[in-house]
Amino acid sequence: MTVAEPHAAEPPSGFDHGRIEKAVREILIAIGENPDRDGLRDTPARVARAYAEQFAGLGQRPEDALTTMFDADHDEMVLVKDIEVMSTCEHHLLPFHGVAHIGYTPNEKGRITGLSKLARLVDVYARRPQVQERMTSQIADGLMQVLEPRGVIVVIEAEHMCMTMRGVRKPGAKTITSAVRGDFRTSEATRAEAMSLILRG
Ligand SMILES: Nc1nc2c(ncn2[C@@H]2O[C@H](COP(=O)(O)OP(=O)(O)OP(=O)(O)O)[C@@H](O)[C@H]2O)c(=O)[nH]1
Ligand SMILES: [Zn+2]
Repeated sequence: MTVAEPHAAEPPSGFDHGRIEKAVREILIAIGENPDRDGLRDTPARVARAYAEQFAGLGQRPEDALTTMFDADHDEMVLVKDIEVMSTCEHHLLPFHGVAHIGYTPNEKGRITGLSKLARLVDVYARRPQVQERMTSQIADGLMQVLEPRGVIVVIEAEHMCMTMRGVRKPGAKTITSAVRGDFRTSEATRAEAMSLILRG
């Protein structure tokens, strides 16, 4: 079993609270608000604290999430479904949210990771300005790099607030992205098995 550093959701290095506060104050003025009124006085600092959480993944690497690995006598698919994903679209800085499904086939040593670590890996990439496609690939590549499994499949289903509360205004539209690596890419049967488990309600 390998145990590395813990994985706190700390702001990334270079994160500048004061600068965010100034910028948010400017935005409030620019929309015609009074940033000094009661309800808004603390808003710039609140937004800076919120961004420190929302973008904490910028300071993290996949190995910060995948801290626990075991060699188990298991070389068949492991799949964790319905991992909640909350991210921020990099085009509008509005949230998108949904679920991730992550599967992998352990390598010949039977190396597996703690189930919660897969959810932590999602957060490493979700807590950044993102597009859903890139996040999906990064999760797959991060898992391949650190766990060295025979293959990985990542499927993400999400709803984007930038399509819901503004712009085209289509609530309920879901974007589904997938990334397959290793045997999920080369073997149609392995991929089909995973997809049938993922699609089963
Ligand atoms: N492929 C992809 N597109 C995204 C994602 N998040 C937001 N978008 C899209 O990014 C695009 C940005 O388009 P632009 O035309 O530059 O911006 P816009 O004028 O605000 O676009 P509308 O949203 O259509 O009003 C929009 O079509 C969004 O729906 C994502 O994760 N992946
Ligand atoms: Zn957007």
